[in-house]
Amino acid sequence: MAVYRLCVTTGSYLKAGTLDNIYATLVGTCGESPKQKLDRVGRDFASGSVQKYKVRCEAELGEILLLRLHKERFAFFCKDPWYCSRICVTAPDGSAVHFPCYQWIDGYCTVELRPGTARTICQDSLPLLLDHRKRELRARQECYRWKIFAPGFPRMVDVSSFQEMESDKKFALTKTVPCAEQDDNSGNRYLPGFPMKIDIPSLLHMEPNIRYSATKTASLIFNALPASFGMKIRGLLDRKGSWKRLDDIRNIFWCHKTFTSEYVTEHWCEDSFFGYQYLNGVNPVMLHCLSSLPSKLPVTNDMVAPLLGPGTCLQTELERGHIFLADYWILAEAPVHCINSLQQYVTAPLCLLWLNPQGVLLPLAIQLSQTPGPESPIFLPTDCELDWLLAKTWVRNSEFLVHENNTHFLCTHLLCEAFSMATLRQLPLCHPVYKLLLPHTRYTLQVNTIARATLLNPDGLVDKVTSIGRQGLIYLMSTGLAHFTYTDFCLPDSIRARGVLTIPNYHYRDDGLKIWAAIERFVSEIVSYYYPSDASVQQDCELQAWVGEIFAQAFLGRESSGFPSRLCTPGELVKYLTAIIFNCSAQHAAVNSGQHDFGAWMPNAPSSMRQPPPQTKGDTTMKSYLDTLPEVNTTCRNLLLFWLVSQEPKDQRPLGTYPDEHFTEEAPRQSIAAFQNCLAQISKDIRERNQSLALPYAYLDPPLIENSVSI
Ligand SMILES: CCCCC/C=C\C/C=C\C=C\[C@H](C/C=C\CCCC(=O)O)OO
Ligand SMILES: [Fe+2]
Repeated sequence: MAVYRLCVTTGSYLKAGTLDNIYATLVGTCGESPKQKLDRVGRDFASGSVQKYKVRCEAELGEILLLRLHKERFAFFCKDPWYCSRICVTAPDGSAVHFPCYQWIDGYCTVELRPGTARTICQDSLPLLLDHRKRELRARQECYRWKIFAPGFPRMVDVSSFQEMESDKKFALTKTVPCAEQDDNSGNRYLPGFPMKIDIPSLLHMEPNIRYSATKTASLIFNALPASFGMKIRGLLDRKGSWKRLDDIRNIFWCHKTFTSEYVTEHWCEDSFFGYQYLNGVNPVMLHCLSSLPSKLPVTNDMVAPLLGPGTCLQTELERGHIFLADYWILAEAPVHCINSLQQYVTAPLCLLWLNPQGVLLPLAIQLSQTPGPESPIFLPTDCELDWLLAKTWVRNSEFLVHENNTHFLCTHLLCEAFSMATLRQLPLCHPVYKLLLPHTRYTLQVNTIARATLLNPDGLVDKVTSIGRQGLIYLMSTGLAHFTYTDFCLPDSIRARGVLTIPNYHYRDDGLKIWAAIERFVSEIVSYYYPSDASVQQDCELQAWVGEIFAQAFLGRESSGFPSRLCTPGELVKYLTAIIFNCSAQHAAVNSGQHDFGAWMPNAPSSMRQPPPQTKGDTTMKSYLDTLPEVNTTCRNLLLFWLVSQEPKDQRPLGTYPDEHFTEEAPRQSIAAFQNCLAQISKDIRERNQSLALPYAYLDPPLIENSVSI
């Protein structure tokens, strides 16, 4: 008689426990155990419990290859989902084998787990294990299906398949890839108290393993309620018309002011702060160093001489690499729409900036269109104050549109959704890259589904608060994706390509490069442990299917993107994984966490403009300025979103924290520990640096960076 001891850990999530009957079968190289019920006196599988069971066999089973968990009905009770964290099996000789699970087991089914030792397909030879990999991936590909949201978008998760799964319908194995535009929008409707439509059905059926936990859901709701209730009872969500006075905007939030939001409110008019935001604001990716002026921006030295001062000239500053450009060309063809039945406006400005001898970045000239000429004057700091302020505000509106739609939602949320989908569909739980990336995909499919149900849906919040609306967003993101390259995606390459490697006070760059290097070192250790040669990378067909699916579904198979369609060396794999982890974590934190800080003072981030851009100088008044800014209800609806998405709801997992122990071998666990130490040192350096700053930059402080895109 051989006795195997099982130590079963149930997750601590709300309702993680189950009343269902759980049986186990051990499969070894020398046979398999009878299916045995895991049952002991008292409650089994309670939330947060760690319980021991025995599985008896006639003889020892040899090397344990699989652990089958059978979940079956208990008496007359309904099915009861179970979150199984992990199981440790101790053989009669005392040797222990860890089986990581970390997933919800819904309904009545059998789940097969492999030992935690990471294995690429090249390292498996037993037909039993090769077949297990295939069956696991087939089930994942039936569960997580691609769907087209709109032409030219990265593909997304098809949540309707979860509804089918829930209704236990037989899958249509040859499912066409439906387009959201063809979807029935009958579920998209107004709910009492909400200022926009919500696509309810898409929120009702989320697969348990990608769904927000109860804690996170509750936290998101409780983050929203006080702010929205406060605005609602003051009528701010429904009041149309212009703000009467700029100062009234200070009083939108009663108790949601932050040090930074107050700093922005005080300094937003200053040219130095306008320039600062290109380095350390929520959209720190726009600047390009110029060696010569583009013909579409005919700025002359006479125009800018007063600012440059006597000791230099525009040509000299260009030659010194002190002239930079923010070009909003992508907005030139953006469609506009109506808000509160009023036509809105958009423009595609060019903003020229100068790095002065004191290392301060200052706006030098603003042209409010891509076509120079008498109808598009070049605005200068020497113009009258309100003209110059209005020109800067138009640029801030363009910043809002490009940042929210492309830098933030497209380049982090949607791309990270595609990485998550390909990881779930192409890599089995035992694959080292699955173990490495899974923590960086946590809740991404969920948060994007919420965004598509409340923001990007017809008459959703984007239609209610932005000048380009949903159709404009679709245009902007599809155009943005067509021009987004692997160089843009990899921070060190992007910094170099934009010529901003030496700009002083560029904390986003400095902190970002440190974090990139820390991730790269961590990933290098993991990759070198599992991929000793070029051949090991090239022959891993699951890995190649993974990178190929990302290339096809996220980047639409475009060679011009420069993204890899296959990987040939461990070095290429390290760079690709580093970039993915960096963008899922640090890059999202950098472009997400400051939305309230920099947007609470609405003139600094107007979501829409109600008058056409000025074509002459000298006509701007405070009234015309206020009549250009968004109306009261538009302002407050957008600020509500900013407040809500600027703070990670509870159930957080900061960069580098991996409580789910998918890696069970010593080497990767040591690499994780080293990564955590490195991040701790970076955090220490950032906090030390921030002590000397008038406005601290903390968005890339590792404890404040979430592992994944989850808000
Ligand atoms: C005012 C009620 C809002 C309800 C939304 C609830 C949660 C938001 C869920 C996801 C939000 C994700 C955001 C999306 C960012 C930009 C989308 C485009 C917005 C725009 O163009 O204005 O990222 O954190
Ligand atoms: Fe976000």
